[in-house]
Amino acid sequence: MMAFQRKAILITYPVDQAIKEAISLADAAGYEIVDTVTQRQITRSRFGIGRGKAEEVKELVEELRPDVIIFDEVIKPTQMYNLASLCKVEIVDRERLILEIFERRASTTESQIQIKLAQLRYDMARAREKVRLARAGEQPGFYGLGKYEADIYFLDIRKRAAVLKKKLEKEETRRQLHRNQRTRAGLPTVSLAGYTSAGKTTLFNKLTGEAKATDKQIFITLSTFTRAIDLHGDKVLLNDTVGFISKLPAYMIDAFKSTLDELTYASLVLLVIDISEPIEEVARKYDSSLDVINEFKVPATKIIHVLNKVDLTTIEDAFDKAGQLGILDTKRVIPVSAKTGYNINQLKNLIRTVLFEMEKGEDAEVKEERVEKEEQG
Ligand SMILES: Nc1nc2c(ncn2[C@@H]2O[C@H](COP(=O)(O)OP(=O)(O)OP(=O)(O)O)[C@@H](O)[C@H]2O)c(=O)[nH]1
Ligand SMILES: [Mg+2]
Repeated sequence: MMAFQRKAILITYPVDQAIKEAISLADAAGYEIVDTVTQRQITRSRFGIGRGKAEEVKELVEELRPDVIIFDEVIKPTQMYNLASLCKVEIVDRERLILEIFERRASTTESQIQIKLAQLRYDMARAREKVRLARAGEQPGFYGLGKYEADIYFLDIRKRAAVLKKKLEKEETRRQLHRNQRTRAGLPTVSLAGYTSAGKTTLFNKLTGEAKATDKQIFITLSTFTRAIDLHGDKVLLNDTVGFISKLPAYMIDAFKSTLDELTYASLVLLVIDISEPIEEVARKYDSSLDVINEFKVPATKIIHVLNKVDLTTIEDAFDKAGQLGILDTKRVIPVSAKTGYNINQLKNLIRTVLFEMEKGEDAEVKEERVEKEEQG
């Protein structure tokens, strides 16, 4: 997939974390932020932001000619419509943005269907408002919808959702078979997981990029987000995932999980943590990451904690924070810098070691079982 970047002006809260996360989300959806406008509160005004701010945004649009305005919140369709009319440019709100990311990342038929369903739910929520406005005669022809057309539009969305749900059921059965085959193919799968902006893609590029430099043949692109890499002689499949995002609306959770489907058959999960952030942030993100991972029933023994961005802090600080998270007693913790390459080789070794121990563990289990059977028999 070629990175064709669209330009966007970002409207968000004047909080560093909010700005950082919004930029990272925009980036994942393929937008380059050309300017940021902050607003302390999303208001009930005509535009979702104050009149003055809206004028400011309008001027920026005229100057910078972005493709869209990203509104890092959920606003009412009328507000969206008003702001779009004022600035003469399309508005992408936070939910739409997240849906666009999922859409780009959906690699299986199932996740594609899940995402289409979520998109319909997004449209449905807005259709309700559109229909209400059309009925009340408040805004006849709003979004090009007359009174009767609105009913048809609404019905159409429901029909499409029903068709998709049927397709999804079929796909689930089919995939179950497929996954069994995939497990049998025998290559261990290592999945990167973690909060958005933790550095998964940077680490993915580092790990695959180095493999590429040493041997072109072993660098196989399976999809944009899965690659076979060589760990000093052992081949594994490495796959990047969509980052966990805070404030994910309930109706998107299925779509989100379907993009993380790889976690269910991962031999190993690299849980990437941005250890350079304040401990409260680190802890909050770590807890919500674990919640998600637990949903996929990944046992603790299959997790390597990658303390990333250690170049922005010290090794002592990284270990100190890991101690506070209560993960130091496992041996599967390693500070790295995906940016500078610090400890990347050690990480590869650790991946090999853990995979090897697991194999041995499984052999031991099989042996134990056999012994038990022999004793019984
Ligand atoms: N200083 C420093 N910055 C890093 C490191 N790793 C990643 N970054 C930066 O952190 C930001 C986010 O990195 P990504 O690799 O896109 O993060 P991600 O986890 O893939 O994020 P999502 O795809 O949104 O879930 C980028 O600006 C990176 O350059 C690191 O080791 N050190
Ligand atoms: Mg990424």
